[in-house]
Amino acid sequence: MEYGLIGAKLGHSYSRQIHEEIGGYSYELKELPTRADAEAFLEARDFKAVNVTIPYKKLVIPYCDEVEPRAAAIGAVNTLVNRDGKLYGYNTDYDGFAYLARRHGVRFRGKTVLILGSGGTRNTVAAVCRDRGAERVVTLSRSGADGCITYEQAEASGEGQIIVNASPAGMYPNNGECLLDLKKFPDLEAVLDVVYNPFRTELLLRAEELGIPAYCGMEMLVAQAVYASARFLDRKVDLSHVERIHRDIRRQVSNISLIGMPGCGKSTVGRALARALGKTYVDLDDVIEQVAKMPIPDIFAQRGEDVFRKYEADAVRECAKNHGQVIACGGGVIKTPGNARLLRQNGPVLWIRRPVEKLPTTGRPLSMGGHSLKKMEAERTPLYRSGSDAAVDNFGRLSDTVRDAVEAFDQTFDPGN
Ligand SMILES: Nc1ncnc2c1ncn2[C@@H]1O[C@H](COP(=O)(O)OP(=O)(O)O)[C@@H](O)[C@H]1O
Ligand SMILES: O=C(O)C1=C[C@@H](OP(=O)(O)O)[C@@H](O)[C@H](O)C1
Ligand SMILES: [Mg+2]
Repeated sequence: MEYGLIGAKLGHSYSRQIHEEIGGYSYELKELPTRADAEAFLEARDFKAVNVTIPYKKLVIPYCDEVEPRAAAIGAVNTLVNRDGKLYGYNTDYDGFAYLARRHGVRFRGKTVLILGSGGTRNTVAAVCRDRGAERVVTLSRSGADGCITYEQAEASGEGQIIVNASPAGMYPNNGECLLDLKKFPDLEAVLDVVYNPFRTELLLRAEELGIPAYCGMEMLVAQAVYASARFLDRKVDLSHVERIHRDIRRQVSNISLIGMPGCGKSTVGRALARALGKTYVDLDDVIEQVAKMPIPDIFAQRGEDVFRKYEADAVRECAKNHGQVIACGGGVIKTPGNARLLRQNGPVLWIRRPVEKLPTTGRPLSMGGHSLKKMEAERTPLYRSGSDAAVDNFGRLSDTVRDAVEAFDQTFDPGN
């Protein structure tokens, strides 16, 4: 192997795509399940340069002939370069996190920073905060041991201007997990999360809902790879790659969820939009019918709307965890509080609008009779508005709606989103 990534369990990794795009070399994902496997790999030195991930960032240090002082101080090496048989260790996670903060104007100077989690990434984040002049860096952990404070203690003190999650809380498949009530921190200015799956963890969703700028770890991931690639090839760092590759990955793996009145065209637009963007099409109504093993009108007739809404909420929870999908929802999805924010975890929610006169009044249990549709529209409009990132009109040709939906989707990648 020439270039690649080593770690105990790699699963899906974006690193290959990022490195191959920047460096033009092929990048192999090499799983080394046991410590003995990792040691054998390091002893053989049969590679040009590798990135190192969990749980070997510390293990590789004694194998290095030289470790940059910053990586030594952090106690973790994520980039290992073999130059004429000598191993050089670097920590580009540091650079990646520094990039993420700088890119969004998050300044640590004079601030109290709360770092969530006492694992490996904590040291990297703490080093960046200290080097950038943070006044206090406080680590939160569940136990509060080893110089940390507990989440409850942090909430009770209410101090902290910047919060950084360096723990796996809220990471797939534990979407929705969050240990901190952000309302307890009146001086909060920014929240950063090293997690990038989902794009918006529960922590980031909560921050956004309080109007606090919130940034996910995807740019950190891309930036650390760009810095690593420069080490691999002894080239200058070219940060112009970061934004483009970040955008490409987001565009590729984001979901797009469609909401709107029953019959407004969510399923029709959704299928065409998925085709246009190469995404997987998921119709929540179909998912519900499969799970309930009966058609939707039968669920309503035999078990009632409340039971239907429970099936619907479960379908939202599961589907919203996955990536690269266009999700056509049922019209009433916004009636259950929390569904819209679940959908927003991995991409924008678009509100498809169509004049009420054009909406079908048959085949849908709640759409019978034109008058009730007008009333329903009046009730639901505020929910569609608050539950969506953008509105797309489906008044004319389907192809026009799809074009406008793609444009609305692309606009969600503008800086700050
Ligand atoms: N732009 C459009 N032009 C013509 N017919 C449309 C358009 N959008 C939707 N329709 C029609 O409206 C009906 C309802 O669409 P559908 O996609 O099932 O809506 P929803 O999934 O929102 O309930 C379908 O018969 C569909 O063909
Ligand atoms: O608006 C609603 O409450 C509903 C809309 C339907 O989906 P469509 O919007 O795709 O018709 C379906 O989920 C169910 O009949 C309930
Ligand atoms: Mg539909």
